[in-house]
Amino acid sequence: MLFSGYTLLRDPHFNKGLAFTEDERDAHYLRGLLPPSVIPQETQVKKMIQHVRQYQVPLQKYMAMMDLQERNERLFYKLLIDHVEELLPVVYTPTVGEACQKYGSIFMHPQGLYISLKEKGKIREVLRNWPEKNIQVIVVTDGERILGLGDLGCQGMGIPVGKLSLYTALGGVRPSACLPITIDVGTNNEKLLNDELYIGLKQRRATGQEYAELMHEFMTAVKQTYGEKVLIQFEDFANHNAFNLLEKYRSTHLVFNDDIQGTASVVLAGLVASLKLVGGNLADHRFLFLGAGEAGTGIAELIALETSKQTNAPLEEVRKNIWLVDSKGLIVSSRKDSLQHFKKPWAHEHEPVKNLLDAVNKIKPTVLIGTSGQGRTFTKEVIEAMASINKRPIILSLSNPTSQSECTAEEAYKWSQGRAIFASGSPFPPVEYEGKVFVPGQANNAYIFPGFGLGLIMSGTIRVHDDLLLAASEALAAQVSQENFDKGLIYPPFTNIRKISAHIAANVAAKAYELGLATRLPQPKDLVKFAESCMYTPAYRSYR
Ligand SMILES: NC(=O)C1=CN([C@@H]2O[C@H](COP(=O)(O)OP(=O)(O)OC[C@H]3O[C@@H](n4cnc5c(N)ncnc54)[C@H](OP(=O)(O)O)[C@@H]3O)[C@@H](O)[C@H]2O)C=CC1
Ligand SMILES: CC(=O)C(=O)O
Ligand SMILES: [Mg+2]
Repeated sequence: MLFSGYTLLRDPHFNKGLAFTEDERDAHYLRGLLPPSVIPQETQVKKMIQHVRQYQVPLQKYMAMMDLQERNERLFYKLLIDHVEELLPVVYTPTVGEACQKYGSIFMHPQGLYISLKEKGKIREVLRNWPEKNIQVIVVTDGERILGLGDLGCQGMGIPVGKLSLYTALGGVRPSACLPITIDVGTNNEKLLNDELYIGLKQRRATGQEYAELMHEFMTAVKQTYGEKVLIQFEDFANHNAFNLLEKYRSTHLVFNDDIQGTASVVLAGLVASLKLVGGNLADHRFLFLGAGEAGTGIAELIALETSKQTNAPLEEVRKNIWLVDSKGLIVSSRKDSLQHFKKPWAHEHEPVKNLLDAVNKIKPTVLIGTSGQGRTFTKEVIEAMASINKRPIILSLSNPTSQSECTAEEAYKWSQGRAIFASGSPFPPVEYEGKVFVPGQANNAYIFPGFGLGLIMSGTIRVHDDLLLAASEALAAQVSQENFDKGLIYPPFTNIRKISAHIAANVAAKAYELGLATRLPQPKDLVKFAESCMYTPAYRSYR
């Protein structure tokens, strides 16, 4: 421990507040700096959850949590872990979205590392300014597509900060090993450019070579500073950069894109689990997406990959069961020449179809997935059409935050007369319909990335392979219990997330060893136990 006395009380990594014992107060010059009562961490947790609950406004709850994180990190994580279902919507979606929108006006303490165009040529120095040296995970954004809220520029920092707090709370990665980064190349958001409280560069976004050079300097500096095994998670980049960055760095760095790959893994798990409720194999189902960007095409590709493995049919063949609609209508072969490269594999033979309702009626999907970032696009007519085609339509409204969800849980159940199997990206409360209570699941990549990252880190894996995403997905699907299915859930509740993450980590690591990508040798015998033993716990340590 570096500090004592007054400075110790103001260091969030070591501060315990009133939990400092009598001996610690003597040994570390704390006498008189605290009131005389000694209060254990459990009691502090009880007090803090009451404190957070007293706020009615979600953003105030968020600010109370951020304030705690800045004051007493271990108490923050203990609180978050013990009340994960209640606090996830506060530190993560939907509230984190509003926090990013208002980041300039609620900004108190800087969190994470800001790398802007001003730091071009000096990124290694900037990384050296960060107080921690042993970094294992970086979540990086350039803020151009924050949830479904669009370009929030530098204020996107709330996302890497939130994602990394989940790496610790849900996946057990030490907080000191986590580094949130925002790359600021400007913003095209006029409102922010005209806001005197905007915290970022007041210029329009750099593109092309200027953008690529800054990102390349960043990627190189990260590897030089933290080594080959630092995990870089790309988050909430706009799709015109996201696919290129992933393609460019996947063979030289340990990277994955959460929106493309993490989301794919979590959705595949939910679909595999839902087969227990609807029957058949993946190959027996037909999938329709609203939204053909990162999430949509990422999920589509992983479904195709898994189906192809299960059936031995070529990828091109199984892709034909998967259809996507973008802002111009159904993706069909006549549009091929004008499509972005990530949409081309999905341009199947079909007459043009302009809107979603017509696409549902023509394609007759068994599964409808919303990845459009556009709220209320699964209309009554669309859900009714799904319900008329299927006994149990599977409907996933993945767009975040809640305002952008393609439909609400209530709408999905009501318009399908209680027959829909529904999950959403942001949480919805249980719904009562005709005397029955329906519990909607949360299809969010938060189930995957913490355990996935832990699995990579604990095995010293050096590259991400698609089979690792399949391994994560398989482990998650296996954690859905009969009790969950009985409630109509296709994901286990977040309450058990640390156990779930340990299983995901173990399955990912096992696959990495099998593929020869893991460098931590010898391979631990029991990978689940090993994952659990690697996990950070937020209980206070005693200071001598
Ligand atoms: N639940 C989860 O875990 C996750 C959820 N998401 C959510 O998914 C959403 C999309 O993210 P992402 O895929 O990265 O975004 P992209 O920008 O890459 O893709 C959005 C897609 O939606 C299409 N679209 C936009 N408006 C409409 C419309 N009115 N009708 C039909 N299609 C439309 C776009 O069409 P076009 O190509 O023609 O412009 C594009 O294909 C976001 O809200 C995000 O929060 C993302 C990742 C994880
Ligand atoms: C959940 C997530 O990653 C997103 O909405 O972008
Ligand atoms: Mg995201």
